[in-house]
Amino acid sequence: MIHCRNMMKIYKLDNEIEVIALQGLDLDVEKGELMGIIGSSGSGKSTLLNILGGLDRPSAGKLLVDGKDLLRLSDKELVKYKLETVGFVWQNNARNLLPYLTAVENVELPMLLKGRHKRERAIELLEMVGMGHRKYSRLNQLSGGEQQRIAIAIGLANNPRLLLADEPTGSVDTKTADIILDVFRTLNQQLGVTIVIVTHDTQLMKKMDRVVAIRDGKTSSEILRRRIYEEEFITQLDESEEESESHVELAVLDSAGRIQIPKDYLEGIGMNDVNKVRIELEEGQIVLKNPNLKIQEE
Ligand SMILES: Nc1ncnc2c1ncn2[C@@H]1O[C@H](COP(=O)(O)OP(=O)(O)OP(=O)(O)O)[C@@H](O)[C@H]1O
Repeated sequence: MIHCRNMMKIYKLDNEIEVIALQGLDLDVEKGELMGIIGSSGSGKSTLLNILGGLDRPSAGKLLVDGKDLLRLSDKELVKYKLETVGFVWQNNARNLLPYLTAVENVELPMLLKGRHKRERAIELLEMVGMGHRKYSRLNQLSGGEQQRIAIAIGLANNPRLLLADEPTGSVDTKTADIILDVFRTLNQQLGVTIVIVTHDTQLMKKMDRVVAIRDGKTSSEILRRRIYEEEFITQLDESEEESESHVELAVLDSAGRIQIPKDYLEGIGMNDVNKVRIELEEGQIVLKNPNLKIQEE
């Protein structure tokens, strides 16, 4: 569904200063997958989501979504893409919902933009997200979690093939976050829609099969549920200690052979201020060492 290679996004500020928000990002998402994207603040998550949603254009690289080349779409094609291929769920409900309309009218609105108006389908979607009983409620009569579920129904109004959600559990408690994740799971299974969820929430992350971590505008690692990892790779994890872990983290190796080493690993071997490492092949393993270590040993 998504095939992204070496994608760059550079913002130009008024004073001619450039901000590199994405620098050579690689990402693959299969059709029908439900996956997460995590990363600290400023790592480029929203930039990526905006580009996937057709709200912004990449500066360079390759990006195919549902077979469409997002670097080459004309403005007209991009409008069609936004209406038909993707749906969006924002963290901020003011961006998802119109408070003076009822739940069902809110779901009908994107349908009207596409020139179709199907009350039955809108009600069906509200039922799918567990909000059928509140279809005629105005939004100020609903809780944050309920509004978020309606936002999901709105995102699905035009039957998109890809649903993008930016911090959908950002402003709700853990219990409500679980309910919302369950809604995404059900829709993923029932409709087969591909779902990409951006989150800060590490608890939410543990409930997904695959999560991609972004650091400094680049894909840094992939966190796979242990079962998926064992299905995908022949390697057996050998340490019983690791058995207790539900997920396995793999560093992403890009086409130029680059990987990002987690900061805490470097700090753990005293390499806070070092910008070079010794790299050695030892008994079939690639080992990175503190370059100062040898000197200390000698
Ligand atoms: N429209 C813009 N103009 C200029 N710089 C931008 C713009 N949007 C984002 N940036 C910059 O790009 C970088 C990535 O921002 P982005 O919003 O994608 O990060 P994020 O991971 O979503 O952060 P957060 O979790 O805080 O929302 C940041 O340095 C940000 O300041």
